[in-house]
Amino acid sequence: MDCIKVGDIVLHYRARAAANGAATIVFINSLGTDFRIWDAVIAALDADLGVVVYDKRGHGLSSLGQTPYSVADHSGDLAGLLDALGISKAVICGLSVGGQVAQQLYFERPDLVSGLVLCDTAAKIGEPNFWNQRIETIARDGLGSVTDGIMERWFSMDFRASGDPLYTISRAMFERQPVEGYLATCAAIAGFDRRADTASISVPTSVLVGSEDGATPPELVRGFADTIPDSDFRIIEGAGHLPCIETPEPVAAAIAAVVERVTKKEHAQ
Ligand SMILES: O=C(O)CC1=CCC(=O)O1
Repeated sequence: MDCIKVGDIVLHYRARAAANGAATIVFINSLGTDFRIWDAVIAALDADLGVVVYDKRGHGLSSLGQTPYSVADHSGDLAGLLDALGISKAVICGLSVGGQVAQQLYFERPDLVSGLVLCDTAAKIGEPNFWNQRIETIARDGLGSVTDGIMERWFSMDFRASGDPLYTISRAMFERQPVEGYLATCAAIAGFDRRADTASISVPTSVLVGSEDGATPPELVRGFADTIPDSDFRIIEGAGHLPCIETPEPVAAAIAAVVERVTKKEHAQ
C-alpha cells in the first residue's frame, strides 16, 4: 500500500511509471467510490502508459481532514500528490465530481495538465438544494437508505438485473465508505460552478457519458462538451454513470485518443 502526506491529508495512491517516453494518466474517482473503479480501464490501456490512481480525501483509505470540502480542496490534494511524485504533466481523467476536480486542477495548475478525459461530469451538477437534501437524508438515515436510488443513477438497468458480481461489490463499495467524507464531498459539488470558465480550456479533451447515465444525463454532458473548444464528445452505449465499471473498453479508447492528440500537439510545437 502506498501513501503520501499532502498538507494535513494522507492520500492512498498507486502509481506505475511510464515507459519508453509514454504519457502518464491520472485518474480521479467519483463521489462514493474509490480508485478500484479504474481497474478494468487501466488493464485495457497500453502498458507503456504511466498511471496514477488515488483515493480523494474522505474516500477509500485516504484520510478525512477538515469537513466540509470544496472541489478546490480536492484539486489542491491532487496537485500536491503530483508534485510529490515528480509528475510535471499528465492526462487527467476524472469521473463526475472527479471530472470537476480535473477541471479545477486545469484552472489552478494548467502546467500539470496536457489533456483531459472528463467522464459523466459537467461544470455544474445539480442544484445546491438537491445536494443539501441528500446530505440531510444520509446524515439522518444512513447511506443504506439511499443505495437503491444511487444504483439507479450509477448503472444501466441491464447491469443491475444481470447478477454480475461487479454490481454486488459496487453496492458494497458505496455502503461501506466513510459517511463523513461522502457528505463533505456532496457539499463540494453543491458549491462548484465553473460554467463561466470552460470556454478557456485549451488542451485536447474528450468528454464521455453513458447513454443511461441517471446522474449526469447525456444532454447535460453534451451541453458541457459544447462549451469546451477542443473537445470530442462520445456517448457510451449501454452504460450508466460509471462506464469505467460497466464498459471499460470505450473509456480506454477515449483515453488513447486524447493521448494521441496530445502527442501530435507536442510534436507540432
Ligand atoms: O451519486 C450520484 O448521484 C452520482 C454522482 C454525482 C456526482 C458524483 O461524483 O457522483
